[in-house]
Amino acid sequence: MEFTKGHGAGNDFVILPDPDGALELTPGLVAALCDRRRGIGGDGVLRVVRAAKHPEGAALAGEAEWFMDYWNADGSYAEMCGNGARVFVRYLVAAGLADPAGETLPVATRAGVVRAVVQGETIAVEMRRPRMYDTASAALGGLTLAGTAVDVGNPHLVCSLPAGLDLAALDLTRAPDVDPTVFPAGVNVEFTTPAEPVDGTDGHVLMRVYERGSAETLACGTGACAVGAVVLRDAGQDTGTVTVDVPGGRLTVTVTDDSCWLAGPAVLVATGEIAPTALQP
Ligand SMILES: N[C@@H](CCC[C@H](N)C(=O)O)C(=O)O
Repeated sequence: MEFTKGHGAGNDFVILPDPDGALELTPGLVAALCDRRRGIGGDGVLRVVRAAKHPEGAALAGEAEWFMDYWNADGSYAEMCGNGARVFVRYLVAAGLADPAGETLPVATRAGVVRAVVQGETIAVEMRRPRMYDTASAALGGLTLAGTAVDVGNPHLVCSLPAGLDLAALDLTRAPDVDPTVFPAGVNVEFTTPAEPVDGTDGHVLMRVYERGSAETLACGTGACAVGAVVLRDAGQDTGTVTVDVPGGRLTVTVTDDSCWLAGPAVLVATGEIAPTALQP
């Protein structure tokens, strides 16, 4: 089985080319591939399949040639992955499966069609506008933090830390506790604090994230979009640009009247062959 390994700001993926949808991808195989000791290692898997050849992509096949079949490291799948979409497009272009010269490159996902623009080392992807729909809290390490529930195609809870709490000191080795009635399908939880030293722009924050299905990751693109929307709301703005620094690098989020752009690095680092029989469940 061929694979490519790539990442977007340290959010890393095992990419599986499967144009005709012939691969039997199971939760066990995904988890084994993402195992950092016994497999390739990754926060998730991106299967590259023609939209027409995938049951969930077929309805979008007229609008996009390729479907991003995204799976979390634990073998669950998610509706959307912002960094995954950017890395997916990097792969399509590198493999000669898509032309970056076009105005925007459509990609089908479980959350609908997103559109990407390749700008050298940066790939920007246009997703739906984040929708803030509730308030909730996250409990971890004896702390209870208030947050905003945000839908970016997948679910997020954005908790802005009260003054005096150190983002770096949060224990994200286990999942924060959240109210399952607010998040029946689980949730990605983002923690933010203003960037220091204050650099003169309001829209600049630091973020850490505990991802549903993948644990703490170095970056989460949809999470950055959720954070961007909350930062703008708190500044009394509907639209604008927010810089989100994550442990793996920098993401830029631009919220417009009807969409949200996520921009940042997208890198392919290796290509190889896996012997699936050698992967341990
Ligand atoms: N890292 C991703 C989000 C991946 C999906 C997430 N873990 C979920 O289950 O919703 C991103 O860059 O958006």
